[in-house]
Amino acid sequence: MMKVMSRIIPVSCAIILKEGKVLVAQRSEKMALPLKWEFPGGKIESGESAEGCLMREILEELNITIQVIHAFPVNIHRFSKEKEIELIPFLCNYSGGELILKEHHQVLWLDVERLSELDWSAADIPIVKNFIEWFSLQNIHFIP
Ligand SMILES: Nc1nc2c([nH]c(=O)n2[C@H]2C[C@H](O)[C@@H](COP(=O)(O)OP(=O)(O)OP(=O)(O)O)O2)c(=O)[nH]1
Repeated sequence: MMKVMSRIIPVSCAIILKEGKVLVAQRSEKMALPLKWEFPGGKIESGESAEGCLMREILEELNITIQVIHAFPVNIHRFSKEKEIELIPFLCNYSGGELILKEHHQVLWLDVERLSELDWSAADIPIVKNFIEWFSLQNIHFIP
């Protein structure tokens, strides 16, 4: 029997920080995974770096510029037999521009403590968990 092979789709996503809050985005009804929450970003095009893709997508989707700080561990998630993505998260700083929604249903600047309240895309769940852990370690040296 023929085995149907699906190609893993690489997707970059941005965890954008501004004044201690994180930008989270809700996918529109018309997108795949309607109304699920995600970190904004998109599919990496051929010849493009993960970081280059991210800066392009964030400008296209949200009209803002970002500074990519560093990469977090990727998560490979299989949604179905045909669809598997490699989600590559980057910590980013908001750098400039007025936020204008081009694709998403809504966006929020959320406190890190509230990230787990959202209905995330399944592919994001380990990424959200990693980020919360990383964030909680950032201030550890300031504890008396
Ligand atoms: N951008 C982004 N996509 C995510 C996340 N989590 C997750 O499962 N995805 C999925 C949703 C989509 O199936 C895929 C990304 O596709 P997309 O539709 O957002 O990206 P795109 O604009 O480049 O795609 P296209 O519609 O132009 O083909 O990855 C996430 O946190 N951010």
